[in-house]
Amino acid sequence: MNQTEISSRSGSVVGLESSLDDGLQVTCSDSSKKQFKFDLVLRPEGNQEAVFAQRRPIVSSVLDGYNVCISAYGQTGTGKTFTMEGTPENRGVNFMRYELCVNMLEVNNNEKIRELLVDNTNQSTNKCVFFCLNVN
Ligand SMILES: Nc1ncnc2c1ncn2[C@@H]1O[C@H](COP(=O)(O)OP(=O)(O)OP(=O)(O)O)[C@@H](O)[C@H]1O
Repeated sequence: MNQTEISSRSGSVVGLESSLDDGLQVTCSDSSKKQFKFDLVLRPEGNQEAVFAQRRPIVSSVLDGYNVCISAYGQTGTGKTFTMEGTPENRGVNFMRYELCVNMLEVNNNEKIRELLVDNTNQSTNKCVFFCLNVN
């Protein structure tokens, strides 16, 4: 709940079973309760890392050549932007994806090594180029 809801002493209509991570219970206006099942329900105390940990396998499948789309859906003010973007101090899913680091190294006939993506001022001949890809 946000500060306004807390200070006006609003009650939560959503309940989580303490031992399960795939369901929640909603209390209706007539006090009846409805159960809903999902693939996964993250708990309110879960942080940005917990959200990303759940999405990590899908993000990893990009490296296997699959197209991936993560969408955030929900009522206004429920935290879609916070979850995906986060804040500078508390980054969201978009900032926790993999980082690809590419180096291209040239070894010329004087056995000098040059980083091609950094320095491209001097062209040389008889060169061997290495392409390194690091995935973190
Ligand atoms: N998990 C969270 N922890 C702390 N603050 C949060 C969290 N989720 C959302 N908030 C805060 O709640 C407010 C609304 O969140 P946010 O802007 O992400 O909602 P939204 O779903 O993107 O809204 P809209 O659909 O109107 O764009 C923001 O001030 C945000 O910082």
